[in-house]
Amino acid sequence: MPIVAGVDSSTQSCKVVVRDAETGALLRQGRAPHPDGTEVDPAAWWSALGAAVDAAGGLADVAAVSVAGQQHGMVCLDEAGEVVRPALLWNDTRSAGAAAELVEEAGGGEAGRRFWADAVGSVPVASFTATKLRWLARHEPERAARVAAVCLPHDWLTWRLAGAPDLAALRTDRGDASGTGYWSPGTGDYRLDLLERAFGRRPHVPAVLGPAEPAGHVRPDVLPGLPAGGAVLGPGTGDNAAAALGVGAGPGDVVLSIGTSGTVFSVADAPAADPSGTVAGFADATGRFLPLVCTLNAARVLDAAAAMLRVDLDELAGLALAAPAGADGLVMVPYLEGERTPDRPLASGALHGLTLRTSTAAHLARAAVEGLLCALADGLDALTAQGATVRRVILVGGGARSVAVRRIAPQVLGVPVVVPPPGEYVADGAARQAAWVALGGAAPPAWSVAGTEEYADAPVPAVRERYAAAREHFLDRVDAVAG
Ligand SMILES: Nc1ncnc2c1ncn2[C@@H]1O[C@H](COP(=O)(O)OP(=O)(O)O)[C@@H](O)[C@H]1O
Ligand SMILES: O=C(CO)[C@@H](O)[C@H](O)COP(=O)(O)O
Repeated sequence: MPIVAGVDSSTQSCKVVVRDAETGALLRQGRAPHPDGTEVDPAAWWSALGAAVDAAGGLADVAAVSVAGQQHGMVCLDEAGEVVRPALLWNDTRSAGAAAELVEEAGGGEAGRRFWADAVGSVPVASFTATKLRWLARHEPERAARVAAVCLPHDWLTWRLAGAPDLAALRTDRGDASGTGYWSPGTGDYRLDLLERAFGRRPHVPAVLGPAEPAGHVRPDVLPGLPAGGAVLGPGTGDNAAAALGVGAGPGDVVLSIGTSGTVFSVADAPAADPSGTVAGFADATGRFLPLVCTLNAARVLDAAAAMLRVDLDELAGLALAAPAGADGLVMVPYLEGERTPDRPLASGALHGLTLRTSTAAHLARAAVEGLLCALADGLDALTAQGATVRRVILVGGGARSVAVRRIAPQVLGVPVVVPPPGEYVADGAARQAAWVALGGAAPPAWSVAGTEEYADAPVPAVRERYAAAREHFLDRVDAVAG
């Protein structure tokens, strides 16, 4: 019975799970932290992967490995395969001006946005790789001149696991390619003309693999603990597409992930093209599509609130549940890292409705939880406006470990949420993809998620109504720069 491994190289950490390919049973797991910051030397991901593999007891017995990773990050390589500069991550907003330029150059306003939505499924925002390449070309021309290839975090880790053979060996998948801004989910082809439009020329890009197409073999000597025979490498994918695989999202399922990013997405049979730019029309990891809304501010809003109140995350949840729904009118607009949806990269957060009554730790904790959930509820509305049906909402990500998030979510979203047991669903999705590669077949193996709990409560529309008024009032960051 083959054993497989899945990797989640996400913003805050690297997680590795080892599972039985046929049943999906969890055998071992490990994790290691990533450095903070919105630009990171990919070498740090490589050492974290080594540490996470080690913590998972090594991968010597695995037949296949797939890597899922944070989407969009710009990894630039020179002719020799060396990294040209630290990767700019999905949550680095310095390319906001470049995003605006790309829309303007395509006709500006509604026409410019429609051009991009039709071409690649998404309207450029600072998160997307194409805008980061434009920023690089404008601001660091000497480094830009050295770029021979551009790839994404999961592509780079997969390539390193294969021994970093040469640039021609770089591989990606539909899911992650769809977040670059120069690959079309609709046609399944690169738009190298748009890559050139953004960057000024056409560096090498990874070949895009099908959902269960192997990306090569692990080279056993590149990290301690790898299989001596060289396991098969799966194509990997972006972390949200992997989460969809990990929870087994099907028709009518909306996944709501509260990690560093907040994401709301569903698996669809047809590509999305939202000219407002709210819904990104990504591809998934099974050959279908993944319309998705992403906020920059999710679990870290909880971290920040807990730090302000000098409590831990469990105490924060207790405080939030001690305050009434709506926090007596205290509203947190949680733009702590600027915001992507709505597109407000220079914004800072705000607290509205402070009174003597609401100036308590419990009110602040409640406002933090409600604020991040309101932003995601707006995303859920946008997704349904694009045609998604909502049979159930599946809540995952580190933030789903908060009992306050789980209990307040149905009040804010207006629908019950189902919460799988705490786990690493992105790494699980990658492992399920690896199992698909190892076992073959037309679909991934049918793994089940046991122990899902449902949280239901009466909707409290007043929370969203007050948030909708409050979110229009914020200041730009004092350190805001959009290049
Ligand atoms: N018990 C908890 N309550 C609330 N949040 C939690 C808890 N445990 C972890 N988290 C949150 O999980 C976040 C990390 O989530 P994760 O999904 O692993 O992020 P990413 O995939 O972006 O690296 C942290 O910012 C932390 O706030
Ligand atoms: O940019 C997006 C989605 O478009 C983010 O969802 C990143 O993929 C990072 O994910 P996490 O590390 O927060 O899981």
